[in-house]
Amino acid sequence: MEMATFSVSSATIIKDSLSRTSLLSTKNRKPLLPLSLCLTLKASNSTLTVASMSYDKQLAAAKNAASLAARLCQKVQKVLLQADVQSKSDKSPVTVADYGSQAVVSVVLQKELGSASFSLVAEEDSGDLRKKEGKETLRRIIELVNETLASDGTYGNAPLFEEDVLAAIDSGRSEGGPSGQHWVLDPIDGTKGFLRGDQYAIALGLLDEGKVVLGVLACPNLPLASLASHNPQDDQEKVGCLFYAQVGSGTYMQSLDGSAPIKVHVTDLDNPEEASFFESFEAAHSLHDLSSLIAKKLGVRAPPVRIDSQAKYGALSRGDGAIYLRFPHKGYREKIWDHAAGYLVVAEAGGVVSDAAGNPLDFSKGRYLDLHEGIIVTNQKLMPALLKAVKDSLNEKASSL
Ligand SMILES: Nc1ncnc2c1ncn2[C@@H]1O[C@H](COP(=O)(O)OS(=O)(=O)O)[C@@H](OP(=O)(O)O)[C@H]1O
Ligand SMILES: [Mg+2]
Ligand SMILES: [Mg+2]
Ligand SMILES: [Mg+2]
Repeated sequence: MEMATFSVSSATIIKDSLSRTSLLSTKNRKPLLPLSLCLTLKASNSTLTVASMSYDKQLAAAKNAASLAARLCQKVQKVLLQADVQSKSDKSPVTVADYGSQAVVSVVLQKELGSASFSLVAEEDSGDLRKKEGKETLRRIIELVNETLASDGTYGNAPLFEEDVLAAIDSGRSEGGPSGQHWVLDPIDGTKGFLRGDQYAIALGLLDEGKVVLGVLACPNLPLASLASHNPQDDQEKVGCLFYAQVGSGTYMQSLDGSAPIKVHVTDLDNPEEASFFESFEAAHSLHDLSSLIAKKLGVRAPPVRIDSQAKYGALSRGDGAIYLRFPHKGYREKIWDHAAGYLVVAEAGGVVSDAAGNPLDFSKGRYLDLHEGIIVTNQKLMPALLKAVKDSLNEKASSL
């Protein structure tokens, strides 16, 4: 890990509404860094020197890994969408893409950063692929992974064999936790969207001492222009976004084919009546009735925008919508790979992500998030009103049972 030092003439330590401490430049009130990531604070000659972690090298590797995995997924989705109806009901393409994407990310990260202390918390494992029925799927995955790595020119000199690919997939069995560094990966988030030809994301985050410090979201089908001006009829529309954020450095978006990055921000809207909100496409993943009640209490006029996957976090980080509501059915436990990357992409763009009670998300507890009820996301200005609407709606729902 590298260290970056920077100096400011005057700084204040602040605590925000979610009890996060940050170092704030007194001169322009710009947040400099979460305090947990400042290593030394030295004051001399009225200048404060701050040494902080820099994750530039990990970020470059993560962007490469997610972009290459996206290339693999796009290839599979293209074939899938051209297939006839009968073979579309066969779920194996998504399986091949899920495993293939996980293998590519694991291989690229280890080639770039070394494998000595590599730890990955990821959705898939090779259990089914090691069974006799998994052999044909495994053969297709190995082929696809090798083709994808070779297409980059950097990684493809020596082809990977069966055991290499299985090991790469299984490197994702880490339990994560509060100490050390752990990569967090959803190789395809929004598998249902992937099958429909809609939105999905390759979501890669990095935890350091239990905090998310990097977030990369590759969204191959997300339009580069705002969803607010999206025209589904326009087949010339440019799609394929890569969002990335490093803690303390803001959020950027570039096209998956490598345009210059632009800094993005959440909306600065403060009137909920003008806000639009995102929710899961799949009613099985989030209670649409509850979101609609919350939106009504807030006075939101626009209908919900339903899209799959963490593409919702990406879209929100650039102000396409103002609110994301996620209320899974009772008993569902959220996994860290469904939120880690998206969380940082939104937080670094100025947004707030919390559970339904306003508590910050805790990614340090292993593979699952312990949450109160659901996840809500919006900007700083709208959060107080949103929290109230959520509380009132949950009470109303409870008393009607
Ligand atoms: N029952 C239930 N409740 C809540 N959430 C669930 C549920 N089942 C699955 N999942 C997770 O939802 C992930 C897909 O993200 P979204 O819900 O945002 O997208 S979608 O619109 O529903 O496709 C999806 O991620 P992937 O499995 O990576 O696609 C799941 O982790
Ligand atoms: Mg997921
Ligand atoms: Mg997934
Ligand atoms: Mg899944």
